[in-house]
Amino acid sequence: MAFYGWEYIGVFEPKNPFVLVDIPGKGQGLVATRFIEQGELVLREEPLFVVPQQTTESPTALISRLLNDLDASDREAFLNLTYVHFPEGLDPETHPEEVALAIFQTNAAAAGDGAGLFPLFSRLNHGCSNAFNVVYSFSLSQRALFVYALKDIERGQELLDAYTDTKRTRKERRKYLAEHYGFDCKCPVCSLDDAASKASDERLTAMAHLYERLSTWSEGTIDGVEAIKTANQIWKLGDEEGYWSARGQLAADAARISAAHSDASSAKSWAQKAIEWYTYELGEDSDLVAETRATADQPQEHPAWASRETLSVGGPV
Ligand SMILES: C[S@@+](CC[C@H](N)C(=O)[O-])C[C@H]1O[C@@H](n2cnc3c(N)ncnc32)[C@H](O)[C@@H]1O
Repeated sequence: MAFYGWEYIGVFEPKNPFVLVDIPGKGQGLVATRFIEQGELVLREEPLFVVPQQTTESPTALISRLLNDLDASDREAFLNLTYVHFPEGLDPETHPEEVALAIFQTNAAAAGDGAGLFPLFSRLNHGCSNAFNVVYSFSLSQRALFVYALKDIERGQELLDAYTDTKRTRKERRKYLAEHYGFDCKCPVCSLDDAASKASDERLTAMAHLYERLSTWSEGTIDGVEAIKTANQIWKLGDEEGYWSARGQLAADAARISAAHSDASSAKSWAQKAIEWYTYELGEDSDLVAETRATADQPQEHPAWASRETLSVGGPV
C-alpha cells in the first residue's frame, strides 16, 4: 500500500497524525497524514522502560532483564527497531543480548535522570538546521515524552527531529553524525547543492559564534546592550536560515539580561517572545511557560533583577 509515494508499513493509530513508512536511504521514518500546525502536540508516549544513569548491573544484563519483563507486543516493538554500532566480529543471531543493547543505544532518549526507550519516537529520523520540524521533551511528573511541531508540517512531509546541535558546517555535521550516530546524513539540508550548502554553512557558523559571544555577557566581557544586539542578530540569522532551535531559551535569556539591567519593558517583551516559543516547543502548560509568564507580568520579580548596572538594553526587533 502506498501513502503519498511512500511505502506504508504500519503503526497507524487515528490519534497520531503520522504513519510509519520506508524512507529511501534512511530505513523507516514517520510521515504526516495531515497538515500539522506549529505548536501542535504530535505525539505523547510513555517509555517501555527507563534505564537509570547509575547501575551496578552490566548494560547487557540490564537491558535483557528489562526486555524480558515486557509483554510480547512491547518486546516485538522493541526488537523491530534498528541499530548501529554492533560489536565487530559478533554474530547477531547468536548474541541476542548484544542486539538488544545496540537497539537501546541507537534509540534511547533522555528521560529525566535516565534514558528511556519510546518505540514510536524512535522512528523519527534526524534533520539538520532548518530541516527538523519537531522537538521533544520529557515530563518527569507525567513520566511521558512529548513531541511538538516546531513548524507547520504539510501532509506527506517527513517528521524530523535533531539528534544533536547542528550549528556547524555540513562537513563537520557529517563527520560528527557518522562517528556518533553511525549514519551518513541524508536530510534536506545535507542534500543542498554546493552553493546553497555554503551559504547555509556560513549562517550556521555565524550563529554558533554569536551564541558564544552572547554567553560572555555573564562574565562581563560584553555589556547588556551588546548582548541584546547579539540576541537579535541570532534571531535574524535564524529567520534567514529557517533554523528555529531553542528560541524559547534564547528569548528567556534575553529577558534575564534585560531584567539584570533593570530594563522592565525589554524584559517584558523578551519574556512574551519566550512564552510564544516555549509554547510551540513544550506546550502551553509547561513549567517554563509559567515561569516566563511570571517575568512578563512582573519583571522586577525576576531573580536576576538589578544584579547589573542599570541600562536600556532594547527588546526584540
Ligand atoms: C533512531 S533511528 C530512526 C528510525 C530508523 N530510520 C528506523 O528505520 O527505525 C536512527 C537511524 O535512522 C537512520 N537515520 C536517521 N536520520 C537519518 C538521516 N538524516 N540520514 C540518513 N539516515 C538517517 C540511521 O540509520 C540511524 O541510525
